Amino acid sequence: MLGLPDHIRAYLFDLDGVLTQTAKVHAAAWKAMFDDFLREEARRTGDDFVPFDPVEDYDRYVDGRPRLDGTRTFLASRSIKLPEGSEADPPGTRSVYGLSTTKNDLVLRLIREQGVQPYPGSVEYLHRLRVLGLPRAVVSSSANCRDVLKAAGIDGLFDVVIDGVTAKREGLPGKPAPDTYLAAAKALGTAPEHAAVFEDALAGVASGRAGGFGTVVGVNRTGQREALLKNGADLVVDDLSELIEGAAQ
Ligand SMILES: O=P(O)(O)OC[C@H]1O[C@@H](O)[C@H](O)[C@@H](O)[C@@H]1O
Repeated sequence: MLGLPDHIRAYLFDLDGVLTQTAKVHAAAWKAMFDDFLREEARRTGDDFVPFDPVEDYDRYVDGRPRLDGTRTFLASRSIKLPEGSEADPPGTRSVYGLSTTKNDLVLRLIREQGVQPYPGSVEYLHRLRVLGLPRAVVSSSANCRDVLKAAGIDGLFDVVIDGVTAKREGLPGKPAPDTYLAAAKALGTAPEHAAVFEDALAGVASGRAGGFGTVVGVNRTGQREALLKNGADLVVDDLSELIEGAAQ
C-alpha cells in the first residue's frame, strides 16, 4: 500500500529527520556541546583539538540513539572516559549526564527560537495513510518527541507513540536495538513482518533490520544512500512523496 508491498499493514516512523526537520537541530547542538568540551579537553591534556564532525561523527555515533548513548558512543570513539554522573548534574559538568544535559538545553533553545518544521511529503503520506485507515506509530529515541510532534502540528496523526520517555519507563534498549520498534508493532497489534520502518539514521535502519520488519525504508536526507542500504534499508527514498508518486502510477 502507498508505494510499499501489499503485505505491509502498519507504518512505523522515526521522528527527527523523517517526519520533522529536527535532525539538523540535533546535529548542531551536538556539535556546539562537543566542540566546547573537546576544546577544553585539548587545553587540559595538551593534545590537538579535533572538532566534532556534524556529518561523519553525527551519523556514526549519535544519530538515532538515545541521548546518553549518543554521548557515550562518541566519547568512546575518541577513547575518552568520563564518569557517568547523574541526572542532577548541572549543564557543564564533566560527566556523561552533564554533557548530555548541556546538549539538551541547546536543543530546547534552538527549537524554541526556530520552531519545528515537518517535511511536507511526510505529512501528506501520513494523511493518506489515515484516510486509508492504516495504523501509524512514531518510534523515536527522543525524550522531547511529544513536544516536537506538537510544535510541528502533527501530534494527532498517530495511534501509538513510543519515545525516549516510554523506553526509559519500560526499560527498552534504544536503537540500534529493535526493541522500541517491536514495542510499537505490538501496540498496533501487527507482526513485525507486516510492518514498515521509516528511518533516516544508520542506527535506526539497523534496528529495523534487527527486528525482522517487513520493509525498512531508508530516508536519505543527507546523501547517505549507500550507508543506509548497507546498514539495513531495503529501499531508499529522498522524500516520502516519492512513495505517493510511485503508488499513483
Ligand atoms: O535528546 P533527545 O531529544 O532525547 O533525543 C535523543 C536523540 O533522538 C534522535 O531522534 C536523534 O536522532 C538524536 O540526534 C538525538 O540525540
